[in-house]
Amino acid sequence: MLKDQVVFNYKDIPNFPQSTVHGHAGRLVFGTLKGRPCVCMQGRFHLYEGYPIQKITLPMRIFKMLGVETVILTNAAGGLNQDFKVGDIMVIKDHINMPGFAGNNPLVGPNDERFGVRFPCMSDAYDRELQQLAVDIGQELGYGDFLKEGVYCVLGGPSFETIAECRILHKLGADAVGMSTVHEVIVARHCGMRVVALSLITNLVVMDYDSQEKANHEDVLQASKLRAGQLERLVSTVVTRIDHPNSNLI
Ligand SMILES: O=P(O)(O)O[C@H]1O[C@H](CO)[C@@H](O)[C@H]1O
Ligand SMILES: Nc1nc2[nH]cnc2c(=O)[nH]1
Repeated sequence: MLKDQVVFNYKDIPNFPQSTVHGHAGRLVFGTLKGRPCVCMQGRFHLYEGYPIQKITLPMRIFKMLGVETVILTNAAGGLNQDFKVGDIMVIKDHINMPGFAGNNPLVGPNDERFGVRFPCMSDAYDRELQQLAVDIGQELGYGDFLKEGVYCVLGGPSFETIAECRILHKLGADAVGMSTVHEVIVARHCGMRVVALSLITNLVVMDYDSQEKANHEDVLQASKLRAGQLERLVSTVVTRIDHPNSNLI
């Protein structure tokens, strides 16, 4: 929990997108965590809400201009990896930008040189030191049994995946699937912010035609609540152990 909070509702910030997803509060919270300045988004934006991809990622550029140096992203995701269980926390080591395969990338259009280069590298999208820090802290906190590492694949949503789609994503090397995060990571990396990202596995995707399981948002919200406290502890401990003096975004 941040100290000395100053809260802005998204609706009061000019040109800021509005959260439309059930369970996303739509507030920007500034404050300090053990003396470290932070800004938290309570609710992020998704392609399926109908926003242009540049609008979804606008907050990243605002944070860059505010002096943020490190971005910590969390999401809810469906588990593709057969070793994953509901409630696992996956430290993201890489991503597959599926909308990007079809040209839907937040950096499409004229490049704004004030933020970064035309063709940014993404093989170092997820900061290796911060990944290790998250894993080490997870172990220290006793999360070893449910702490995993893996590749996150983003799709546009809002429909959940078919069985055939899940099978393909699994074959492609994705460990978890969701509808967020990757666009923000691309824009954050373009402008030189460091990124660490965590997926909470809220459901296991259906890969078997005999299964009676059906993905649904209520289960996602329910499973998120179960680990909310532990995830918050992991994130806040990472923030307090990042070794630079400037701000952090959660
Ligand atoms: O917004 P995040 O945490 O990624 O949540 C995931 O869960 C929602 C679907 O239940 C989608 O928004 C999907 O992206
Ligand atoms: N695309 C997708 N997003 C999710 N978010 C939480 N679970 C899932 C899932 O199974 N698929």
